[in-house]
Amino acid sequence: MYEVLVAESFEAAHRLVGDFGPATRVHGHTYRVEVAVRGERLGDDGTLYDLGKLGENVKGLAAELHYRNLDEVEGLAGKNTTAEAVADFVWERLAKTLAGSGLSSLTVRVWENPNACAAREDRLPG
Ligand SMILES: Nc1nc2c(c(=O)[nH]1)N=C([C@H](O)[C@H](O)COP(=O)(O)OP(=O)(O)OP(=O)(O)O)CN2
Ligand SMILES: [Zn+2]
Repeated sequence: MYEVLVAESFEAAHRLVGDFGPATRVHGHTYRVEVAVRGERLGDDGTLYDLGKLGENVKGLAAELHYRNLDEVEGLAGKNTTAEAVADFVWERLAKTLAGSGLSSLTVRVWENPNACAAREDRLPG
């Protein structure tokens, strides 16, 4: 099994609903998004997937979220904007881009700060 991984950061605001103490008030994070794809076979060019192409896709998603209130972003609005929800948002968007690439799985890990993250790891559709 091979893996390639890229990462990007963005700044965003949000508030949580529930038993989250001060985090129920609007506050911000410097989010770091790590994206890893995995697969069994390398292409003829010796790569699993072009790091540059994956990096551009992740950079584009980070730019969409940069300096936004996540609670107002289409696709997140109406949800509790946990790191898990942000990981889902990024996962679903990238899975569409990666469909048919031959990759077997995609992991999106979202760090809210250097010590805490949530991740979604799932197989990519055929
Ligand atoms: N499973 C999850 N738990 C929590 C999430 C989350 O996304 N998934 N998010 C939060 C809040 O966003 C919160 O801002 C982070 O809170 P916490 O880690 O407790 O506090 P910080 O490290 O940001 O700041 P402190 O100064 O250390 O309180 C909570 N839980
Ligand atoms: Zn928060």
